[in-house]
Amino acid sequence: MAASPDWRIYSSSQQLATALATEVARVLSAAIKDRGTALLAVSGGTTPGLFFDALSQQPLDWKRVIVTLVDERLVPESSPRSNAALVRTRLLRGKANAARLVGLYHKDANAEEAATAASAELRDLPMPLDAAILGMGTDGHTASFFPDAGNLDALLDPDNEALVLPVHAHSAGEPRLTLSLGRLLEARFLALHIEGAEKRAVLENALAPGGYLPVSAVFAHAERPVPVYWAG
Ligand SMILES: O=C(O)[C@H](O)[C@@H](O)[C@H](O)[C@H](O)COP(=O)(O)O
Repeated sequence: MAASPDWRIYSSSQQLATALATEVARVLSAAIKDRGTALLAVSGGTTPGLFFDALSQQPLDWKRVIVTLVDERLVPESSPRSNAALVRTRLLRGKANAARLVGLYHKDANAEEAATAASAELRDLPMPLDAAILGMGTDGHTASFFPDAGNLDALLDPDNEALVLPVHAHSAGEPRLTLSLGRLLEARFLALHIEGAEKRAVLENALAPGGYLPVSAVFAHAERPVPVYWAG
């Protein structure tokens, strides 16, 4: 059954960051209460910085929070393109420093080997995810589901049992690692965070009848409305 987007519109990036951080903290706090631990997956790129700043200030029992990545570039944390490094510097600060980061990158491993190793590590975590926050590129990719990925069919197959998949796409720059669509859809709270008129138009086109981009698959297969946090 297709889920509709549930637009949450803010007049500034800061207001959006505060609202999204408040909602994610509420979800994580409920998870800690219910099962003693909370599992959050976040995206990288340029959009989530303010959200990370706001979330890091939320009063949570951070030592019970495990943070992982929706996707990662095949680069070490010393690279400015590392999503793990972004999470360490912007999210795991102050009290949030007590959270545990389980990244996807593995030194000296190619994308396939790293995906296998990361899948094994994630299998030991208390899946499903409590919260997953997706981003989106102007080409309609979300997570690392790039339109020109060689394995796009596998990436967009909601029944694929994999946890982490390797991605090779010319447009992505370096090889990538991504959580599978199925694991993202299982998240108790799944949201898309996009900003700017261009991304809004891309998403509206992707969700219009006949429109099809990788991000469309999230809405096509989600069983609940997916909140779209947007600021212009
Ligand atoms: O590592 C990444 O690049 C991501 O996790 C990716 O899916 C991101 O969300 C989009 O590419 C949007 O990126 P921007 O926020 O930089 O536009």
